[in-house]
Amino acid sequence: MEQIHPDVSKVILSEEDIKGIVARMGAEITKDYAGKNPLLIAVLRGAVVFMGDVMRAIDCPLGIDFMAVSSYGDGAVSSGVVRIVKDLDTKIEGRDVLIIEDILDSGLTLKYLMKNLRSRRPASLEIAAFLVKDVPGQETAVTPRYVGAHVPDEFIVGYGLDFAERYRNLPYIGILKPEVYGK
Ligand SMILES: O=P(O)(O)OC[C@H]1O[C@H](OP(=O)(O)OP(=O)(O)O)[C@H](O)[C@@H]1O
Ligand SMILES: Nc1nc2[nH]cnc2c(=O)[nH]1
Ligand SMILES: [Mg+2]
Repeated sequence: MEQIHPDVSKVILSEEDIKGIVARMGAEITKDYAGKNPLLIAVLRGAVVFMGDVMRAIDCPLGIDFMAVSSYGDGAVSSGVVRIVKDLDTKIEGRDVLIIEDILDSGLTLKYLMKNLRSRRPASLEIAAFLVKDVPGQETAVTPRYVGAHVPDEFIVGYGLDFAERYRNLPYIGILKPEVYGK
């Protein structure tokens, strides 16, 4: 039985749930990229845990690279400004690129990345988002090809997702108690 962190009000996805979701996504990606050699681009830092799992669930030749963009800093609200903190080491022109992201919330991060990466002329460009947050009244700016699960409009932590750099190492997906981030 998992020990729940005292700052977490509810576990939404257990380790077992996550394993099942990642296996399903890996199988979908494997099927779609058969005969290709996609480049998976993980968005640091939140997506590292999902990247580590999903790349091992994909059964075809692939490459990996990383980009760091940040819009949240240490807070729970997006600044609205996306910055590239670290760019790719790989040329993506002509490659089948799959962006690996932990969560789509306002969609600002992925909208920025799609535009930025598209301008480098990849052969294809898709998104695998482990989580998509359902925000009432908000239209999603981008549509991920692969989605792990939908989560409610709460602050989510664990499985790579932080608040002020904490909780990334929780093995499950949980809701952070609002009093912790000062809502
Ligand atoms: O859809 P959005 O509203 O743009 O939010 C999603 C992004 O926010 C988080 O990253 P953050 O910028 O906090 O950095 P991190 O990955 O290093 O935690 C998360 O990992 C996504 O990348
Ligand atoms: N940790 C975390 N980062 C986010 N970035 C955008 N939304 C979220 C969220 O719910 N949790
Ligand atoms: Mg991130």
